[in-house]
Amino acid sequence: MIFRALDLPGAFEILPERARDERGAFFRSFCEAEFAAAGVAFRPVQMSISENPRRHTLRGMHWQAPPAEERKLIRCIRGAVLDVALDLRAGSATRLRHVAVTLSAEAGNAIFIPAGCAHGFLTLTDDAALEYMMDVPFAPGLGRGARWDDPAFGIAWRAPPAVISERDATWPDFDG
Ligand SMILES: Cc1cn([C@H]2C[C@H](O)[C@@H](COP(=O)(O)OP(=O)(O)O[C@H]3O[C@H](C)C(=O)[C@H](O)[C@H]3O)O2)c(=O)[nH]c1=O
Repeated sequence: MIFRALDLPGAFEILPERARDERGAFFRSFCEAEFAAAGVAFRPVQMSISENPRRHTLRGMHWQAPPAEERKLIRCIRGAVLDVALDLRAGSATRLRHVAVTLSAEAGNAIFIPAGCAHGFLTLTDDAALEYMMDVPFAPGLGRGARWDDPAFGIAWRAPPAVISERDATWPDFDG
């Protein structure tokens, strides 16, 4: 696993190290010890899959409020997405800054998002699927959100959403 620091402290793109032979390839998709060696304490307790049949489906921007703030390792297992992490950490020098990484099943790359950041993605292909690993379980009552096109963030999505939930389309302007 190759950790590439992103322009948000504690956020990383993680690139695979494929072992290739005549059968194909094998690569490690998570390793607690390799994360620790990269300075990231991460012990997942829940995994989820997000399935998105249509291109330009947008989900986000979401986070869980304290005490359920989670760290996430997110990997695209089908198709490709533009994945966005947004810094909402109180006192952070990069607060309201976002980073965007194209994740694809073909590249085998992933993004690690630290606690206190919002997450969202726009699918770039039909039939895009993401696998999430989180270190805090889903806490329905502590889910929070902000709007994908909120002027407070200036996220360049490459395209407007063709598919988005009513909830995600109507989050109020961010007042944090
Ligand atoms: C997140 C989650 C949802 N659910 C249930 C709740 C609903 O009945 C259904 C869909 O939930 P929701 O509309 O919140 O799903 P997304 O809009 O994809 O939410 C996720 O999308 C953004 C981009 C994220 O980063 C988060 O992982 C998460 O907020 O799955 C669960 O049972 N467990 C879960 O962990």
